Amino acid sequence: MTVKDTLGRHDDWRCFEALLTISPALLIYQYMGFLLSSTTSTSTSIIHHKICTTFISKQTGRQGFDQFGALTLKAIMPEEKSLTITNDSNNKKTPHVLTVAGSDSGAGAGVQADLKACAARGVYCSTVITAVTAQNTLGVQDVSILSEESVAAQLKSVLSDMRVDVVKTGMLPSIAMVKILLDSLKQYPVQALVVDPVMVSTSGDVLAGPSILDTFRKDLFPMADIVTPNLKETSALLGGIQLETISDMRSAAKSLHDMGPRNVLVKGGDLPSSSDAVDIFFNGKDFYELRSSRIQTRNTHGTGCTLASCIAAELAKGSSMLSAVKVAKRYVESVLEYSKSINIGNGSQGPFDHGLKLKRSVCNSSRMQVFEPSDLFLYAVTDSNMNKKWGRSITDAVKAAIEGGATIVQLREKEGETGEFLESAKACVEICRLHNIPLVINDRVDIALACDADGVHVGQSDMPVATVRALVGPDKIIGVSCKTPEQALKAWADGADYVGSGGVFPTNTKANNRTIGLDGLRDVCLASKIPVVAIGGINLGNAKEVMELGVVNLEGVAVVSAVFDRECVAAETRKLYGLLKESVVGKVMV
Ligand SMILES: Cc1ncc(COP(=O)(O)OP(=O)(O)O)c(N)n1
Ligand SMILES: Cc1nc(C(=O)O)sc1CCOP(=O)(O)O
Ligand SMILES: [Mg+2]
Repeated sequence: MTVKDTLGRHDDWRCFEALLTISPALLIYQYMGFLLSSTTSTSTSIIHHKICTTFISKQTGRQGFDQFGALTLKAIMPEEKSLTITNDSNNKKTPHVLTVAGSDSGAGAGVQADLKACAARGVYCSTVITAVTAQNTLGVQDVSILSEESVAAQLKSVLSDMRVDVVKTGMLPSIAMVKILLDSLKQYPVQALVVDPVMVSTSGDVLAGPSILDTFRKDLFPMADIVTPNLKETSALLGGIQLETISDMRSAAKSLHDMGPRNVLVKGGDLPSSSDAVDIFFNGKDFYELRSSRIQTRNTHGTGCTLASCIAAELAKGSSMLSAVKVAKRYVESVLEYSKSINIGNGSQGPFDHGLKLKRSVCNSSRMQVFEPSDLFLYAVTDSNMNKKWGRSITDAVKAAIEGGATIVQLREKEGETGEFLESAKACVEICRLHNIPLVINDRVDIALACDADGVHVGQSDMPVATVRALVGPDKIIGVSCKTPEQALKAWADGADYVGSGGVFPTNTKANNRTIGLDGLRDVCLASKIPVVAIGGINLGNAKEVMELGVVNLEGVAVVSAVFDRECVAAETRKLYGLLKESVVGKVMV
C-alpha cells in the first residue's frame, strides 16, 4: 500500500497511522515526495503533514519541531539539500493564527476583530488582507479588493517565515483568491484550517458573490478542519434551503459535512423559533447542540469573525475541536454580555469590546488620569484596630482623611472577613473616585482587582511585584516597601510605581518593624528610580524634619496613627497637610 492509495479521504488517516508503525521511514520519504509534488492536493499534503509530525513527535519526544519534521527527514535523506533545519533547542512555541480576511475600517469585524480576539485569547495573530472595506455601524460604504499578487505575496511572507499553527479565513472575495490560498497551504501546510464562509456582512451587504459558492464547496471545504456558517450562509451553500428549526440545522450540518470539512458548526443565532442562541456542531459522527442565552444588545457586529478566530486560537493552543468550539462560544457570550451597554456609532449594529476593558473605563471615567508622584504628598493608611477603637467605619475614616487633605489613601485591613472587606473597599473606591483621590489596597491583590482599586501596596514578603504587575495589568499603581537601595532598584525593575520607605522612626502600628532612620531613608531616595514616600512613626512633631531632608525622589509622608488614632481624623489630617506645605516652601534638593 502506498501513501497515495491510503490518502484518498480524510477518514483514512487512522489506517495511515497504522502504516506508520510498519514503515515510518518509507512513509516519511513518500510524504516528502508528495509534499513537493504538484499533483498532490493541499488537503492530502496537510494530512500527510499531520501524520508525519505526530509520528516524529512520538518518536523523538519533541513537541515543536520544524514544519516538515526536517530533522528526522534530514536523517533519512541526508542528500536532500532543500531541507532547512530550524534550531529547536528550548523550543517553546508561541501559538500563532494567520487570518486571511478583509479589513473593516470600523474595526468591529474582519481582520481587526480577528486580531483582537486572538490577542484576548493570548495567541499571536498575523494577517493577510484580501480586501479593504469602508465600513461603520451603518453598513458597508466601499469595498476595494486587493490584487491576487498582493494576497499571494502576503501569504508567502507570513507562511514561509513565521511557523503558523492555524489559518482562519474570512472574506475571500474571488475564486482566484481561494485558489491562491489553497496553493499556499499546499506549499506551507499548517495544523488546522478554520473556514468562516463570509458572504454577507451583518448589515446585509454582500462581501462574496454567489459565483464563489462552488469554489467554497468543491475546493475550500474539503480542506477545512471546521466550517462555521451562519444560517444565511448555510442556506446559500445548500442552494437556498429554508432553515427554521433545530432539526433543519442538523440536516444542514450533515449536508455541509458531506462536502468534506472534518467538522461543521452551523450558527443559529438568528433562528426565529428559539429563544436561546443554539449552534449545531457536527463532527461526522455525533451532533452537539450548543446553547447559550440570547443576549439583548445592538453590539453584535463581528461575532462570526470573533467566534471563528477564537476557535482558531484555541486550536493553536492545542485544544481539541469540540472544546475549542465550546470555549469560543463562551467567550463570545461573555464579551457580548459585557459590552451590552457600550455605545459606539450611530447605526443599528455596534461593535463590542474583545478586551473586556471599555465598559470599566467608561463607567469609572472619573479617575482616568495616570499616577503622579505628587499624589504621595500626604498618604493616609487606614488601620482596622484604630477604626474599631474610635468606633468609625472604614468609609467614614476615608471620607474624613480626604476632607482633611489626604492626597492618596491605602486600605490596610489586617483583620476581618474578605467579603466584608470587599464591600467596604468598593464603597471607598466610590468615595475616592468622587474626589479624584487614588485608592490603594494593602497586600490583597484579589481585593484590589475585585473592587477595581487604583493600585496595590506590597511588602518584601508579600506577592512579588512582577507577579502583581502581571495580575493587575499596566494601568494600576503598585507600591513596594523598601528598606535598602537594592530593594528600591529591584522594585523599579520589577515594574513598581513608587517605594514606601521606613520605618523612619519607631512605630507601634507595625510589630517588629526595623527602623532605618532618616539616613536609611536618604539612601533609598538617592538610589531610587521611582518616587518615594516615607513611613513609620511620622507625626506632627517630626514630619517637617522628614520633608526637610530635601532629597530627590522624596515626595511625601505616609501616616497611620498620626491621623487615624485620633478623635478627629479630618482635623489631624488638615494640620499635617498644612505642616507639609510649609516645609515644601523653600525645600532644597540634594
Ligand atoms: C506606603 C506604605 N509603605 C510601606 C508599607 C508597609 O507594607 P508591608 O511591608 O507590606 O507591611 P504591611 O503594611 O503589610 O504590614 C505600607 N503598607 N504602605
Ligand atoms: C505600615 C507600616 N509600614 C512601615 C514600614 O516601615 O514599611 S511602618 C508602618 C506603620 C506606620 O504606622 P504609623 O504611621 O502609625 O507609625
Ligand atoms: Mg504587606
